[in-house]
Amino acid sequence: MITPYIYPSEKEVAIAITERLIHSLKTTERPLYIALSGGSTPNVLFALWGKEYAKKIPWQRIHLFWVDERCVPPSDPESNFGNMKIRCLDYVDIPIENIHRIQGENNPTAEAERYINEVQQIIPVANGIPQFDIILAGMGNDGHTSSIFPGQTHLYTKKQAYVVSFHPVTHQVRIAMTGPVMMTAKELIFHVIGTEKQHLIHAMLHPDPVTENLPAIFIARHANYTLLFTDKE
Ligand SMILES: O=C1O[C@H](COP(=O)(O)O)[C@@H](O)[C@H](O)[C@H]1O
Repeated sequence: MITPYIYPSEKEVAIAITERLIHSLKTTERPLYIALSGGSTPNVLFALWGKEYAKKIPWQRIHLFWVDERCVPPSDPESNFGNMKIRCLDYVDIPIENIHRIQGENNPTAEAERYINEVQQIIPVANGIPQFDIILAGMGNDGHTSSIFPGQTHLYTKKQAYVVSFHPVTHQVRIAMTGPVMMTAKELIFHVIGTEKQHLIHAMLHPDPVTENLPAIFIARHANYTLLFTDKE
């Protein structure tokens, strides 16, 4: 089952996700392990964290990881890490050792291996799979999530926690968290905004044979605990 949380505006969606995160931090004294997505949707959220919530979030108790990365350096406008950094990390007091980025500038195969090891050393496991406290996931206009694109169904069940993947149209090389890790998270929060994605948001809540195998919809519906934060019904 997917629990939807619907708000009137993009900013209110971002505030609601942030308040939920702060509430989760209050329920425990240990650090929270959070994996972030990229693309354009979370930019409002990251800017909120870097401005209004810079001092309200206990950053020293958060370890940040990434769901996926484009294989470019952090200075590239395509970099998921770089986009988060310029909106948030440059303004908040987070220990450097709590930032676990995918190094998109490195050799993709070697970097996927290195990142798997980093994740395995820090993230607790459940049934042999790394279990993040919160994964913030996005959904592209084509129904992709992480960098798992339509048709890449083998990544729904791939044993490796991260793989090298490719954008099917641009052929951009990516590093992507695979389906089992996404589905094992304690909370898999889909953050999806906008009129263009309205039919996919509807499909996530009411799947049909045409959409049920799209990556975001399949993973959302087969995950341990999925929440959908959106501005559309
Ligand atoms: O390429 C990516 O796309 C998805 C969705 O991005 P958006 O621009 O439609 O918000 C994102 O979740 C993923 O992290 C990113 O690499």
